[in-house]
Amino acid sequence: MTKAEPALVVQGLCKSYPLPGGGRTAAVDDVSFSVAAGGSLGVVGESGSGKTTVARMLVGLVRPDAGTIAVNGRERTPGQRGGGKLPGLSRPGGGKAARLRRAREIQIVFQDPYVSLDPRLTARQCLQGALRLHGRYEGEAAATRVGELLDQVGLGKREADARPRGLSGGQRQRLAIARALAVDPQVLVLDEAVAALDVSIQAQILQLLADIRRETGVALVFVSHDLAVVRHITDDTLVMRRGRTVETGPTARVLDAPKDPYTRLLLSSVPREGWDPAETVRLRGELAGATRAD
Ligand SMILES: Nc1ncnc2c1ncn2[C@@H]1O[C@H](COP(=O)(O)OP(=O)(O)OP(=O)(O)O)[C@@H](O)[C@H]1O
Repeated sequence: MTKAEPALVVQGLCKSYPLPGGGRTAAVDDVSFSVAAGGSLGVVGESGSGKTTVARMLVGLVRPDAGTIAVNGRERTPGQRGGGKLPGLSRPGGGKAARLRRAREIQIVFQDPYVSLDPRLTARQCLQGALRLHGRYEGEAAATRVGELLDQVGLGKREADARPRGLSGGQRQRLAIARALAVDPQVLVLDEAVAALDVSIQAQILQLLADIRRETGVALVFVSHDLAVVRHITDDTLVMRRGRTVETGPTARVLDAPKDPYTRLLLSSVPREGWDPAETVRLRGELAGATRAD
Protein backbone atom coordinates (compact mmCIF):
# COMPACT_ATOMS: atom_id res chain seq x y z
CA MET A 1 0.00 0.00 0.00
CA THR A 2 1.21 3.54 -0.66
CA LYS A 3 1.12 6.12 2.12
CA ALA A 4 -1.15 8.56 0.23
CA GLU A 5 -4.57 9.39 1.71
CA PRO A 6 -7.13 6.82 0.44
CA ALA A 7 -9.25 8.04 -2.45
CA LEU A 8 -11.73 5.24 -1.81
CA VAL A 9 -12.65 3.53 1.44
CA VAL A 10 -15.15 0.65 1.43
CA GLN A 11 -16.27 -0.85 4.71
CA GLY A 12 -18.47 -3.87 5.40
CA LEU A 13 -20.23 -3.91 2.03
CA CYS A 14 -23.05 -6.48 1.85
CA LYS A 15 -25.61 -7.38 -0.81
CA SER A 16 -27.93 -10.36 -0.93
CA TYR A 17 -30.55 -11.41 -3.48
CA PRO A 18 -33.68 -13.53 -3.06
CA LEU A 19 -33.42 -17.12 -4.29
CA PRO A 20 -36.23 -18.42 -6.53
CA GLY A 21 -37.23 -21.16 -4.05
CA GLY A 22 -37.07 -18.86 -0.98
CA GLY A 23 -34.21 -17.67 1.19
CA ARG A 24 -31.45 -15.36 -0.01
CA THR A 25 -27.97 -15.66 -1.48
CA ALA A 26 -25.16 -13.39 -0.31
CA ALA A 27 -23.65 -11.96 -3.50
CA VAL A 28 -21.29 -9.77 -1.43
CA ASP A 29 -20.68 -10.45 2.24
CA ASP A 30 -18.75 -7.98 4.41
CA VAL A 31 -16.21 -6.75 1.87
CA SER A 32 -13.85 -3.93 2.91
CA PHE A 33 -10.91 -2.32 1.13
CA SER A 34 -9.27 1.01 0.40
CA VAL A 35 -7.46 2.43 -2.59
CA ALA A 36 -4.94 5.27 -2.33
CA ALA A 37 -5.19 8.30 -4.59
CA GLY A 38 -3.42 7.19 -7.76
CA GLY A 39 -3.45 3.58 -6.51
CA SER A 40 -4.78 0.51 -8.24
CA LEU A 41 -6.66 -2.43 -6.75
CA GLY A 42 -7.49 -5.66 -8.56
CA VAL A 43 -10.65 -7.52 -7.53
CA VAL A 44 -10.39 -11.10 -8.71
CA GLY A 45 -12.38 -14.31 -8.34
CA GLU A 46 -14.26 -16.84 -10.39
CA SER A 47 -17.56 -16.23 -12.09
CA GLY A 48 -20.23 -15.63 -9.45
CA SER A 49 -17.80 -14.60 -6.70
CA GLY A 50 -19.41 -11.15 -6.41
CA LYS A 51 -16.94 -8.93 -8.31
CA THR A 52 -19.49 -7.24 -10.55
CA THR A 53 -21.86 -6.67 -7.65
CA VAL A 54 -19.05 -4.82 -5.83
CA ALA A 55 -18.34 -2.74 -8.96
CA ARG A 56 -22.01 -1.88 -9.38
CA MET A 57 -22.37 -0.87 -5.75
CA LEU A 58 -19.35 1.42 -6.08
CA VAL A 59 -21.02 3.42 -8.83
CA GLY A 60 -24.52 3.33 -7.31
CA LEU A 61 -26.11 0.93 -9.81
CA VAL A 62 -26.82 -1.51 -6.98
CA ARG A 63 -27.80 -0.34 -3.51
CA PRO A 64 -25.87 -2.07 -0.71
CA ASP A 65 -27.82 -3.77 2.10
CA ALA A 66 -25.13 -2.60 4.48
CA GLY A 67 -21.73 -0.97 4.51
CA THR A 68 -20.25 2.34 3.47
CA ILE A 69 -18.43 3.70 0.43
CA ALA A 70 -16.47 6.93 0.86
CA VAL A 71 -14.52 8.98 -1.68
CA ASN A 72 -11.95 11.41 -0.28
CA GLY A 73 -13.55 11.01 3.15
CA ARG A 74 -17.09 11.74 1.95
CA GLU A 75 -19.67 8.97 2.28
CA ARG A 76 -21.69 8.24 -0.86
CA THR A 77 -24.06 5.43 0.09
CA PRO A 78 -27.45 7.01 0.78
CA GLY A 79 -30.39 5.17 2.25
CA GLN A 80 -28.96 1.66 2.56
CA ARG A 81 -30.57 -0.62 5.10
CA GLY A 82 -28.50 -1.20 8.22
CA GLY A 83 -25.47 0.62 6.81
CA GLY A 84 -22.82 1.72 9.25
CA LYS A 85 -21.48 5.23 9.30
CA LEU A 86 -17.83 6.17 9.25
CA PRO A 87 -16.94 8.48 12.11
CA GLY A 88 -16.52 12.06 10.96
CA LEU A 89 -18.17 11.53 7.58
CA SER A 90 -21.06 13.66 6.35
CA ARG A 91 -24.15 11.89 4.96
CA PRO A 92 -24.74 12.32 1.25
CA GLY A 93 -27.65 14.42 0.07
CA GLY A 94 -30.31 13.43 -2.51
CA GLY A 95 -31.44 15.22 -5.67
CA LYS A 96 -30.06 15.52 -9.17
CA ALA A 97 -27.09 17.75 -8.29
CA ALA A 98 -25.96 15.32 -5.59
CA ARG A 99 -26.40 12.36 -7.96
CA LEU A 100 -24.30 14.07 -10.60
CA ARG A 101 -21.65 14.94 -8.04
CA ARG A 102 -21.50 11.31 -6.94
CA ALA A 103 -21.28 10.23 -10.58
CA ARG A 104 -18.29 12.52 -11.05
CA GLU A 105 -16.51 10.92 -8.10
CA ILE A 106 -16.58 7.35 -9.41
CA GLN A 107 -16.92 6.39 -13.05
CA ILE A 108 -17.14 2.90 -14.55
CA VAL A 109 -16.09 1.28 -17.82
CA PHE A 110 -17.86 -1.97 -18.69
CA GLN A 111 -16.74 -4.97 -20.71
CA ASP A 112 -18.87 -4.14 -23.72
CA PRO A 113 -18.86 -0.45 -24.69
CA TYR A 114 -21.25 -1.26 -27.55
CA VAL A 115 -23.99 -1.57 -24.95
CA SER A 116 -23.10 1.58 -23.01
CA LEU A 117 -22.36 3.92 -25.96
CA ASP A 118 -25.22 5.62 -27.80
CA PRO A 119 -25.07 4.26 -31.38
CA ARG A 120 -26.40 7.57 -32.79
CA LEU A 121 -23.61 9.77 -31.46
CA THR A 122 -20.13 10.29 -32.88
CA ALA A 123 -17.22 10.01 -30.45
CA ARG A 124 -17.00 13.81 -30.31
CA GLN A 125 -20.75 14.18 -29.61
CA CYS A 126 -20.57 11.49 -26.95
CA LEU A 127 -17.85 13.41 -25.07
CA GLN A 128 -19.62 16.76 -25.59
CA GLY A 129 -22.76 15.19 -24.09
CA ALA A 130 -20.86 13.98 -21.00
CA LEU A 131 -19.39 17.46 -20.44
CA ARG A 132 -22.79 19.12 -20.96
CA LEU A 133 -24.57 16.75 -18.56
CA HIS A 134 -22.14 17.65 -15.81
CA GLY A 135 -21.97 21.35 -16.76
CA ARG A 136 -18.20 21.08 -16.79
CA TYR A 137 -17.11 23.17 -19.74
CA GLU A 138 -18.94 25.49 -22.14
CA GLY A 139 -18.37 26.68 -25.71
CA GLU A 140 -14.71 26.88 -26.73
CA ALA A 141 -13.52 25.36 -23.47
CA ALA A 142 -15.73 22.29 -24.08
CA ALA A 143 -14.38 21.87 -27.62
CA THR A 144 -10.82 22.13 -26.29
CA ARG A 145 -11.53 19.61 -23.54
CA VAL A 146 -13.05 17.14 -26.03
CA GLY A 147 -9.86 17.45 -28.12
CA GLU A 148 -7.72 16.79 -25.04
CA LEU A 149 -9.76 13.74 -24.09
CA LEU A 150 -9.56 12.28 -27.60
CA ASP A 151 -5.79 12.84 -27.55
CA GLN A 152 -5.45 11.34 -24.12
CA VAL A 153 -6.99 8.04 -25.24
CA GLY A 154 -5.30 8.03 -28.65
CA LEU A 155 -8.34 8.64 -30.89
CA GLY A 156 -7.66 10.68 -34.03
CA LYS A 157 -9.72 12.93 -36.32
CA ARG A 158 -11.42 10.07 -38.18
CA GLU A 159 -12.46 8.32 -34.98
CA ALA A 160 -13.70 11.60 -33.47
CA ASP A 161 -16.34 11.83 -36.18
CA ALA A 162 -17.21 8.11 -36.24
CA ARG A 163 -20.16 6.46 -34.53
CA PRO A 164 -19.58 3.33 -32.37
CA ARG A 165 -20.26 0.95 -35.28
CA GLY A 166 -17.47 2.69 -37.23
CA LEU A 167 -14.96 2.02 -34.44
CA SER A 168 -13.03 -1.15 -33.61
CA GLY A 169 -13.56 -2.85 -30.23
CA GLY A 170 -10.38 -1.27 -28.87
CA GLN A 171 -11.35 2.18 -30.16
CA ARG A 172 -14.81 1.85 -28.60
CA GLN A 173 -13.19 1.00 -25.30
CA ARG A 174 -10.89 4.04 -25.65
CA LEU A 175 -13.99 6.18 -26.16
CA ALA A 176 -15.69 4.68 -23.10
CA ILE A 177 -12.56 5.48 -21.08
CA ALA A 178 -12.49 9.06 -22.43
CA ARG A 179 -16.15 9.53 -21.51
CA ALA A 180 -15.43 8.29 -17.99
CA LEU A 181 -12.45 10.66 -17.69
CA ALA A 182 -14.45 13.62 -19.00
CA VAL A 183 -15.70 14.40 -15.49
CA ASP A 184 -12.26 14.08 -13.81
CA PRO A 185 -13.27 11.23 -11.50
CA GLN A 186 -11.28 10.36 -8.38
CA VAL A 187 -11.92 6.66 -8.97
CA LEU A 188 -12.28 4.70 -12.20
CA VAL A 189 -13.83 1.22 -11.97
CA LEU A 190 -13.04 -1.14 -14.83
CA ASP A 191 -15.38 -4.14 -14.90
CA GLU A 192 -13.73 -6.76 -17.13
CA ALA A 193 -12.90 -3.79 -19.37
CA VAL A 194 -10.36 -5.63 -21.53
CA ALA A 195 -11.92 -9.11 -21.37
CA ALA A 196 -13.52 -8.90 -24.82
CA LEU A 197 -10.44 -7.58 -26.63
CA ASP A 198 -7.70 -9.41 -28.57
CA VAL A 199 -4.56 -9.81 -26.49
CA SER A 200 -2.56 -7.24 -28.49
CA ILE A 201 -5.36 -4.68 -28.09
CA GLN A 202 -5.67 -5.64 -24.41
CA ALA A 203 -2.01 -4.71 -23.95
CA GLN A 204 -2.56 -1.31 -25.59
CA ILE A 205 -5.55 -0.52 -23.38
CA LEU A 206 -3.70 -1.66 -20.24
CA GLN A 207 -0.79 0.60 -21.17
CA LEU A 208 -3.23 3.46 -21.78
CA LEU A 209 -4.78 2.94 -18.34
CA ALA A 210 -1.35 2.88 -16.70
CA ASP A 211 -0.46 6.16 -18.47
CA ILE A 212 -3.76 7.77 -17.46
CA ARG A 213 -3.28 6.72 -13.87
CA ARG A 214 0.19 8.26 -13.81
CA GLU A 215 -0.90 11.47 -15.56
CA THR A 216 -4.18 12.12 -13.73
CA GLY A 217 -3.72 10.44 -10.34
CA VAL A 218 -7.07 8.65 -10.73
CA ALA A 219 -7.42 5.56 -8.53
CA LEU A 220 -8.29 2.35 -10.40
CA VAL A 221 -10.45 -0.55 -9.26
CA PHE A 222 -9.82 -3.30 -11.75
CA VAL A 223 -12.40 -6.09 -11.66
CA SER A 224 -11.19 -9.09 -13.61
CA HIS A 225 -11.12 -12.86 -13.75
CA ASP A 226 -7.78 -12.60 -15.59
CA LEU A 227 -4.84 -12.82 -13.19
CA ALA A 228 -2.27 -11.85 -15.86
CA VAL A 229 -4.14 -8.60 -16.48
CA VAL A 230 -4.37 -7.85 -12.77
CA ARG A 231 -0.65 -8.52 -12.32
CA HIS A 232 0.11 -5.97 -15.02
CA ILE A 233 -2.06 -3.12 -13.84
CA THR A 234 -2.54 -3.25 -10.06
CA ASP A 235 -0.55 -2.53 -6.87
CA ASP A 236 -2.87 -4.52 -4.61
CA THR A 237 -5.21 -7.42 -5.14
CA LEU A 238 -8.33 -8.60 -3.33
CA VAL A 239 -9.46 -12.17 -3.95
CA MET A 240 -13.19 -12.91 -3.63
CA ARG A 241 -14.90 -16.25 -3.24
CA ARG A 242 -18.65 -16.67 -2.77
CA GLY A 243 -19.06 -13.00 -1.90
CA ARG A 244 -16.31 -12.89 0.75
CA THR A 245 -12.73 -11.68 0.75
CA VAL A 246 -10.40 -14.67 1.08
CA GLU A 247 -7.11 -12.82 0.66
CA THR A 248 -5.81 -9.33 0.07
CA GLY A 249 -2.36 -7.74 -0.20
CA PRO A 250 0.25 -6.44 -2.63
CA THR A 251 -0.40 -7.99 -6.04
CA ALA A 252 3.07 -9.53 -6.38
CA ARG A 253 2.75 -11.21 -2.96
CA VAL A 254 -0.80 -12.46 -3.55
CA LEU A 255 0.03 -13.87 -6.98
CA ASP A 256 3.54 -15.17 -6.27
CA ALA A 257 3.08 -16.41 -2.71
CA PRO A 258 -0.67 -16.91 -2.20
CA LYS A 259 -1.69 -17.74 1.36
CA ASP A 260 -5.23 -18.93 0.72
CA PRO A 261 -5.96 -22.31 -0.95
CA TYR A 262 -8.57 -20.63 -3.17
CA THR A 263 -6.01 -18.14 -4.51
CA ARG A 264 -3.70 -21.10 -5.21
CA LEU A 265 -6.56 -22.76 -7.08
CA LEU A 266 -7.18 -19.65 -9.18
CA LEU A 267 -3.48 -19.48 -10.05
CA SER A 268 -3.29 -23.16 -10.86
CA SER A 269 -6.24 -22.75 -13.25
CA VAL A 270 -4.21 -20.54 -15.61
CA PRO A 271 -2.78 -22.56 -18.53
CA ARG A 272 1.03 -22.28 -18.81
CA GLU A 273 4.01 -24.34 -19.90
CA GLY A 274 3.88 -27.78 -18.28
CA TRP A 275 0.36 -27.06 -16.98
CA ASP A 276 -1.53 -30.04 -15.62
CA PRO A 277 -5.32 -29.52 -15.67
CA ALA A 278 -5.71 -32.64 -13.47
CA GLU A 279 -3.85 -30.80 -10.69
CA THR A 280 -6.41 -27.98 -10.89
CA VAL A 281 -9.27 -30.47 -10.69
CA ARG A 282 -7.62 -32.13 -7.68
CA LEU A 283 -7.12 -28.78 -5.87
CA ARG A 284 -10.75 -27.86 -6.54
CA GLY A 285 -11.93 -31.17 -5.08
CA GLU A 286 -9.78 -30.62 -1.97
CA LEU A 287 -11.08 -27.08 -1.52
CA ALA A 288 -14.72 -28.18 -1.91
CA GLY A 289 -14.13 -30.90 0.70
CA ALA A 290 -12.50 -28.41 3.09
CA THR A 291 -15.37 -25.93 2.63
CA ARG A 292 -17.96 -28.63 3.36
CA ALA A 293 -16.06 -29.54 6.51
CA ASP A 294 -16.06 -25.87 7.72
N1 LIG B 1 -29.67 -9.06 -9.90
C1 LIG B 1 -29.40 -10.23 -9.33
N2 LIG B 1 -30.39 -11.03 -8.90
C2 LIG B 1 -30.14 -12.21 -8.29
N3 LIG B 1 -28.90 -12.71 -8.10
C3 LIG B 1 -27.87 -11.97 -8.53
C4 LIG B 1 -28.05 -10.70 -9.17
N4 LIG B 1 -26.82 -10.19 -9.49
C5 LIG B 1 -25.92 -11.10 -9.06
N5 LIG B 1 -26.54 -12.16 -8.48
C6 LIG B 1 -25.86 -13.33 -7.90
O1 LIG B 1 -24.84 -12.84 -7.04
C7 LIG B 1 -23.68 -13.65 -7.16
C8 LIG B 1 -22.49 -12.78 -7.56
O2 LIG B 1 -22.67 -12.31 -8.91
P1 LIG B 1 -21.66 -11.32 -9.64
O3 LIG B 1 -22.19 -11.05 -11.00
O4 LIG B 1 -21.38 -10.18 -8.74
O5 LIG B 1 -20.35 -12.24 -9.71
P2 LIG B 1 -19.06 -12.04 -10.62
O6 LIG B 1 -17.91 -12.49 -9.79
O7 LIG B 1 -19.01 -10.67 -11.17
O8 LIG B 1 -19.29 -13.08 -11.80
P3 LIG B 1 -19.11 -12.87 -13.39
O9 LIG B 1 -17.65 -12.70 -13.59
O10 LIG B 1 -19.68 -14.12 -13.98
O11 LIG B 1 -19.93 -11.64 -13.72
C9 LIG B 1 -23.99 -14.73 -8.16
O12 LIG B 1 -24.41 -15.89 -7.44
C10 LIG B 1 -25.15 -14.16 -8.93
O13 LIG B 1 -25.97 -15.18 -9.44
